[in-house]
Amino acid sequence: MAKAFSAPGKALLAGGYLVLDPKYKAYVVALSSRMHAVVEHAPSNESRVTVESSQFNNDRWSYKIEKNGAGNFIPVEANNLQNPFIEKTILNVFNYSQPENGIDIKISIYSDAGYHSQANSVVKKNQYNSFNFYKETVANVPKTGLGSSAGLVTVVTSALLSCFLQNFDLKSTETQTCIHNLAQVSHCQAQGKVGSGFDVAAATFGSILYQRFDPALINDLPDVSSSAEYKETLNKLVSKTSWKFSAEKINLPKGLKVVIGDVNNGSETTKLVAEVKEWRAHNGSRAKDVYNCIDEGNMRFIQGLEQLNELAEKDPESYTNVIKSIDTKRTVNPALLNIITGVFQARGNFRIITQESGAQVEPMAQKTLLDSATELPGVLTGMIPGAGGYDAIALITTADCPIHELAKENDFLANVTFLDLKQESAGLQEEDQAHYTNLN
Ligand SMILES: Nc1ncnc2c1ncn2[C@@H]1O[C@H](COP(=O)(O)OP(=O)(O)O)[C@@H](O)[C@H]1O
Ligand SMILES: C[C@@](O)(CCOP(=O)(O)OP(=O)(O)O)CC(=O)O
Repeated sequence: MAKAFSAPGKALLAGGYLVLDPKYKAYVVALSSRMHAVVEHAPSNESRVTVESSQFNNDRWSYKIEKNGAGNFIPVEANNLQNPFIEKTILNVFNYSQPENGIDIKISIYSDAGYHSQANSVVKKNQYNSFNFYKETVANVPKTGLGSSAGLVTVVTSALLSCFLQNFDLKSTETQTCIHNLAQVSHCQAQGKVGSGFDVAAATFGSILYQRFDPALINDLPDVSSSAEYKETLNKLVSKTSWKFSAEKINLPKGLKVVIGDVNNGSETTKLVAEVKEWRAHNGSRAKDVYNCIDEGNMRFIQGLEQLNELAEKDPESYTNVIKSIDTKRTVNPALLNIITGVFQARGNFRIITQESGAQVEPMAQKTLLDSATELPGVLTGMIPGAGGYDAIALITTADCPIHELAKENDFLANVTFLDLKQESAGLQEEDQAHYTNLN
């Protein structure tokens, strides 16, 4: 019987760069663009995993699972096609599960529209889902930055584990932790670096306040190509080690929404991160002060959001008026002021980093764009999400702020494409496998 899973995309609204250090918290919203995997399996003489992503010119990767000299499971693609995210996910789930018998697994991937530019695509849909189909392989379609690879690794990890684990139960903390830990390992190996992991955490747990795990957990794994210890160490790491990360559930306050505006697809996160790290390493105490000022701003922003959530609960009538006051641009509500001034403080300090490090985290063009956008009625605040750069802006607006209309009326928004997304609290979830058939 086939099973299906989906996981959300993300935007990091507060905590970019700081989240690489376990001492700082990040505010991560999960978004309604989801990655999906439908899986079925059957016994077989030898083990194979075929992954199909039909939306992208019928992309298909077919792996035979072999054992190497060290006794570890290694997926080998039949036509030498590369998809490191899929390959590392298969490698780790097999070495974790260590199946004794052969198994033939077939996975179909579907991704919602928000992850990629929709140019040059056609929509195919059924009663439940609607997906964009392209004439290009996935790596050639421009991305919007919602974390397609993290979503992919998380749903494929779930799909594969569901074939092996007797007590697989997405609702149990044990299963969720197992999926999260394995997905972090695979995602880092595929990227060739240990990032903060906020994207995989959001794909698994949904909207969260996130503090990272110690990167040594993953860096210290032995080499799968030569070490007979790999399987054992991976098992201990995934199921018997406390990762000491934190992923506390959060929700944007009622009556507010997050709006992601795609500006450009040019900035390279890896390069920006390297430049900021270099600046931090050479500017000891100054960098510490700047980071702490950003953190102070972030914490005020988060506190403001919490205060709004509390007011919504305690006094819904006053709350409605507070949300309405966003339209006037003259609010004096302390929660709203915490949000506005907190973001302002973080942004100002990111511009210091931009100036001193040369990393274009909040470049002048983005500053001007955000300054103008946050003046619009119904817009509470705005920031450069994630690593920043020229890629995108994020705005927090009232739920009924007509952002598409405002974009038509204001020339400074001419180059911004607002994505049709909303904040979502749910992380990884099981879906009905029948919802992916008869797309046309
Ligand atoms: N729908 C999909 N089907 C198959 N592979 C995908 C899909 N979406 C993303 N990927 C994989 O993830 C890669 C993009 O990952 P990455 O560069 O980290 O971008 P992102 O920031 O969106 O995660 C693609 O080149 C491909 O290997
Ligand atoms: C700088 C960072 O803290 C945030 C980067 O966030 P993005 O959302 O820009 O990430 P990508 O999906 O990899 O492009 C690095 C990190 O946390 O790993």
